[in-house]
Amino acid sequence: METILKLDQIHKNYGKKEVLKGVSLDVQKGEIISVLGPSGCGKSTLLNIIAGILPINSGHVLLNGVEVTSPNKIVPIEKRDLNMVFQDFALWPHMTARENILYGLKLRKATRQEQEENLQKMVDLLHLNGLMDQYPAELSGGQQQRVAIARALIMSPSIILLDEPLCNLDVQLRIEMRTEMAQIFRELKTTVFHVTHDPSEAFAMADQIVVMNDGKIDQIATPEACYRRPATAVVAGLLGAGNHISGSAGKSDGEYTEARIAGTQVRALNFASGSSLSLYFRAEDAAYSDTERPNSIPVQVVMPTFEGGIYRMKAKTQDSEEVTFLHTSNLNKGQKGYLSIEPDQLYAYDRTGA
Ligand SMILES: Nc1ncnc2c1ncn2[C@@H]1O[C@H](COP(=O)(O)OP(=O)(O)OP(=O)(O)O)[C@@H](O)[C@H]1O
Repeated sequence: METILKLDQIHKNYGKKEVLKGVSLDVQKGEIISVLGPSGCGKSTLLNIIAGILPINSGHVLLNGVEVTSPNKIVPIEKRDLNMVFQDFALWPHMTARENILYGLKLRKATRQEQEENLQKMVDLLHLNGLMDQYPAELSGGQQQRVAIARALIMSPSIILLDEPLCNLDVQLRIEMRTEMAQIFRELKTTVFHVTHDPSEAFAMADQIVVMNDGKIDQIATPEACYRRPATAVVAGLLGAGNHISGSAGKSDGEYTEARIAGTQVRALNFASGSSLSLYFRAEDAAYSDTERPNSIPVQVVMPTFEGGIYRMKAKTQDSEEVTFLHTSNLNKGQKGYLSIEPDQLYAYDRTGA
């Protein structure tokens, strides 16, 4: 394994406000890392530090083993062996697609032949045939995005930084582009540091997901591991576990706890150390039945919503906490039943503020 990027205990303040609180991370060659986190957690700040746009208060950034940022040093972005793809693509409007893509190679004084060969590779790879003489304003959002990626890739940098690269595209295009981008980066074995607030984008692209929360890293793991075993309540919430109910810790074997909640006791994956719990689960992991089943919670239907093919049910627990589940047929308001959830899909965290 070869470490391309190393972040070592990065602290960053804006005035008195500490927005990065000791972020450490290694990115290996050929790896696609997606940084995911709620708005304001510090993703863009971290990306801009890696790019050499922002200074830090303490810590070190190393690129290919060489320190590029420390509290009293910043190697500027143009001297770093990296390229960045911005949210708004940041293409030069007065240059054609060809001129945009070739800009860096020209600066590097690549020969005409080298430029043409590399350009052709990018055109083929990113399906840009017939578009090279057009200006950005004459290209669709998806085409502009491809040109921006080509402009970064043609330089063969050690690492590509992607800042919410798909957020300006419509939903369908976003789905197509994220799969295509992941495929291209894997094919070229490009090392990628990708920032997004969209979990499905991170799932589709990443080898490892880094979940940030309030200036810290909550979890670094494969997409599947983050999804199946979210290490904190914030990770669980971010990755779709929208239901949370209060409980208290019971007997635990370390991995699972027998949690007590209103009206019953359930087995849950244990990520807690204290006695007051918040139990998280996804709407799609809760199965409704009229009779009590293993690992189930008594609920009463509050409001059904038809979503075409499935009903999304709002219900309340015996503690009047609101939960949502999915059901194939309609249920009447006021109907009483049980939601059963597999212990592996029910996550117990320490209740904050308890
Ligand atoms: N120039 C600045 N001056 C002061 N505070 C800032 C500045 N830039 C960002 N912040 C604050 O730093 C924190 C982290 O911001 P950052 O933009 O890195 O978050 P983010 O995770 O990228 O959010 P988003 O997903 O909304 O883009 C936020 O609380 C933000 O308000």
